[in-house]
This record gives sequence, structure tokens and C-alpha cells, in this order.
Amino acid sequence: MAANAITFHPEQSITPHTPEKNLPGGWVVQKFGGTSVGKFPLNITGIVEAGVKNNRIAIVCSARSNNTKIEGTTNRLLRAAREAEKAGTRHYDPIVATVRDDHIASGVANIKTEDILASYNLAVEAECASLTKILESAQHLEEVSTRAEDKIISKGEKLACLFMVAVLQDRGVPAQYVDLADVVKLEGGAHSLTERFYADLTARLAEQIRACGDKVPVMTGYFGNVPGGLLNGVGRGYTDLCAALVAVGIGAEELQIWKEVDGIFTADPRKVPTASLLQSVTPAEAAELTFYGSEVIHPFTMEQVIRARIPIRIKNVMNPRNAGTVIFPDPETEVDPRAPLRDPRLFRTRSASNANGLVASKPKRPTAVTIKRQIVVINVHSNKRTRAHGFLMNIFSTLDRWHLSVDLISSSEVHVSMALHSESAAMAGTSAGPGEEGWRVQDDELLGAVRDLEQHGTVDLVPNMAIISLVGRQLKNMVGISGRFLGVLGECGINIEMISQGASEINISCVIEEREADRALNVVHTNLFTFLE
Ligand SMILES: Nc1ncnc2c1ncn2[C@@H]1O[C@H](COP(=O)(O)OP(=O)(O)O)[C@@H](O)[C@H]1O
Ligand SMILES: N[C@@H](CC(=O)OP(=O)(O)O)C(=O)O
Repeated sequence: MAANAITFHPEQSITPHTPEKNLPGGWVVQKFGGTSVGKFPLNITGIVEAGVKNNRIAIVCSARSNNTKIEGTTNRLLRAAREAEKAGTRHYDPIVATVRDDHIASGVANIKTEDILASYNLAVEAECASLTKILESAQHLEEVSTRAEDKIISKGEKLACLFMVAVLQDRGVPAQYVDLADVVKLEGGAHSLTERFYADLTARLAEQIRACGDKVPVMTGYFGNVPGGLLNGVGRGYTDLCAALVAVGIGAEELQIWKEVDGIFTADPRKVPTASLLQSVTPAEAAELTFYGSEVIHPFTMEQVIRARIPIRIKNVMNPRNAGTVIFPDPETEVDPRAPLRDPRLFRTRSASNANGLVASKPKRPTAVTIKRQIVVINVHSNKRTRAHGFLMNIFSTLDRWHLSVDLISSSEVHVSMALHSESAAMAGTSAGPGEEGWRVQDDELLGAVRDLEQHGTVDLVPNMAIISLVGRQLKNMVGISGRFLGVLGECGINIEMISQGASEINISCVIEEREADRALNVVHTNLFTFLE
């Protein structure tokens, strides 16, 4: 694909790209997650077949997962990369064999036409042979660099798309494989994921789509050598962002994220049986829900798409007739171009409240309740050797040094409580401190930060916590809502460690013990969503 590669020079000026808005039927970009490709390839085919009747369709796929993401291809590939770090062994071979066998078996199960199956099998063998070569070279160099790790995981999306193209062609849908692994080429020194980089990339993605003519482009959600590496810079779930950039590039009418859930609910439907599906949410609400635990969509996805004024629809591959949940861009005149995900409604209502009836249309209840688990609270009590402003500055520069970001904060002049997410800080007991019995923190960043913070005051760590958040536009103007939220938790004997309201206009959050998370979610949902009039 070298001819299609994008050469990114930070100095070069970018020609503004005009999206194609007026193609017959308009473009719809459909993103399918790994479990959907693994478990429901024929549903995907049906969805694409139905889509092409009215629109131009481009699809973006993630690496296959048979059941759960944990046992999915990307995780297997990451395990193979770890094995390649060990000299003198070839423990990655059986992992590559499992990936190969899995793709061959699903080809046999889903592709009927002999020559399509035969060329699919050849393509799988070629990708797996190339994967083995990358693992061998990394092992030889005694290092799996960020670049090598990205190249290794790229095989997951390549194999998934080769599979989906074969399945679509087998059903008579003209489809074309689009490998985005080399769509970006970085030259020279340090780069970052700037707006200019995205503008250049989206234009290039549109060219890749146009090159497919009338065929349905089937695009690898892995999109190449991005600044800082895809795993490092964007993280897992990067295919949502890829689909967003494709949608922006082609000027799509809609971006559809297909999952195994009907859309965004008033609470996690797997934990709260009475949760109801939301027809629409605002970009600000979707961003807040995603950040505070309802990870229905990758956090980076929204900004680009909403800036380009493209609606995002979350839909269910197992239930395609359901309309799902749509995230509509806010009216153009109300959006702050510097912060397109900020909820503009609060300001509209405030300024208009005397003059017209907008206040009357205020929602009466919050939009959703969400839980973020694996939270650790750090309390720092100042030793008063620094003045108050110096105290906070020292705390934040320590966190910055250790690459820790705070989800929630509450502070006074001499005391600060911060809630942080830490996946590897699985801790036993709530009272053990660093070095004490029962302390099982494996999070080096967290431990390093605690050691440094101790220079500024007394530090204590409260592990095994969760953040419960109420999210909804106009929440700040909903008189009495905080009282009811905290009251319901209190009545049910759920202790509140920390409270935050006001940092965002649309979120009230508090920190509770993680073991209470499901109960809290249900009592809040029952009292504030089911019965609140
Ligand atoms: N408010 C919410 N609405 C919908 N799903 C939610 C919400 N909060 C959490 N979830 C969870 O997000 C997950 C997203 O859907 P799914 O496609 O099944 O998972 P994944 O992205 O892991 O493949 C589901 O497991 C669902 O339980
Ligand atoms: N396969 C990648 C990318 C991705 O986006 O996956 P999914 O769409 O299944 O969440 C991962 O596991 O991170």
C-alpha cells in the first residue's frame, strides 16, 4: 500500500478537505466490534445488505472475539508479543496457531463458495506467516518496541476484515478489503495527535473509500502508525475512533456503532433489569457517561464526529430493527467550537429563561446513572510547610510526573481528596497502607506517586472504591436532585466517601465502596428514574 501512504510533515500546510455530503443516498459508516464479527458475521452481512438498499455503506471491523474480548484475537496477539520478549523460547508459536485455526474454522463455518474459501485460507496463512516473522524479529532484537507491538496487533483487524470480505462476497455483496495499516507514515521527530494530523488522515481515509468504486469498503479498524503508537496513544477500542475518522473523511450522514446491546440505557442493563433504552442523548451526556463507566463508545470517538456534525447511532447486531440510541450534534449556533462536547443547554436556558418558555422544557429527571469501578481515593493532608497554593501545585505536579489523572477531586486549603482509576491496584483490605500486610498494589505509578506525595503531607489511600454518577442535561438546575441522590444512598446504608457536584454542569458524582456498586446502582435507579415524576 506504499502508493496510498500518507506522508505527514508537521510543517506542511493542509488543504482544507470538503466532505462529500451529496452522494446518492449518502454515506453511512458502520463499525462492528470484535464479538459481533466473531459471533454474528451473518447478522452483519444482513445489516450491510439492508444498508446498501438506501445508502452507500463503508464498514470498519475490529479483531474477532469468539465470546469475550478477554479471549479475543487482540488479547492473544498481545500475549504472543509478551512471549516474544523472552529469549530462547518460541511460546508464541502455539498462540499464532490458535489465531490461525480460529480464523480458518470460522471461514469453513461461514463461507460456502469454494474458491472464495480457498483464497481466504491462503490470505489467513500469509498473514499468520508474516505475524510469525514479526515476532521472530522482535525476539531477535530482544525488544518488542511500540511499533512492533502495533504491527503485531494489526494482524487482528486484518484477519477480521479478510474474513468479513469473504463472508460478504460469499453472499453476493460486492465488498473490498481496505488495509489501513500503512495509511499513515510519520517522518521526522516527535509528533502528536493534533487536529492537523486528524485533518490530513481523514482526507486520506476518504481517498481509500473512493478507490473502492461501487464496492462496500471493509476497513481495518487498525489505522496505522499514529503518533505515539496506536495502543499507547489511543488505547484499546481504537476501532471506534477509526470509524469516526472514516465518517468525518467521507462526510457520512451517520456513524453507526454496532454492539451487543440495544443502545445507551438509563443504567447498565446487565446490572439493572429495569433500565430503559434512551432514544437520544446529547454529546455532552454521552461523553460523561463514557468517562464515568458506561463505556458504550470509545472516549475519543465523539469529538471528531460531533465537530463534523455527524450523528452517532448505537445499535444492536442481535436486534437490528431496534432504532438504538442516537447522539445528535447540538445546534451549530450553540456549540462552543473550542469545546464541542460541552453541553450548551444550560447557558441557553439561563439567558432565555426570562423571555421564553425554554425553561418549561427542562427535563424532570436525570438521563442515566453510571458506575466506574476500580477506584482508589488518595487523601493528602498538608504538613503546612508550603502555602496553600503551593500545596495544590505540588500535588498536581507529582501526579503529572507519575502520569496519573484524577477522575474526581474535592479540596480545602489544607486537605485534598482525589479519586483515581487504577486497573492494577487490586488491593486487599481497606486499612492496609504501603508496605503493610494485605497491601497488594501492583500499580507502580500509584506507589511512586504516594511516596512522593508523602513529602507534602500525610497520605492515606482508600482502595476498592467506585464512583457513582448521575448524568443529565440541566442537572445543575434540577432543584433537590443532589439531596435525593445522596438521601437514597444514605437511607440504604451506603456510605459516601467523597462528593463532587458542579465541576461539570451535567454530572453529580460520589465515591462509595465498590462492593456496594450494584446495590447503589439499583436503588438510585429505582428511586430517581422509576418513581421520580
Ligand atoms: N448505560 C449503559 N447503557 C448500555 N450499556 C451499558 C451502560 N453502562 C454499561 N453498559 C455496558 O456496556 C457494554 C457495552 O456493550 P457490548 O457491545 O456488549 O460490550 P463490549 O464493548 O465490551 O463488546 C455492555 O456490557 C453493557 O452492560
Ligand atoms: N481489537 C481492538 C480494537 C477494538 O476496537 O475492539 P472492539 O471494537 O471489539 O472494542 C481491541 O480489542 O482493543
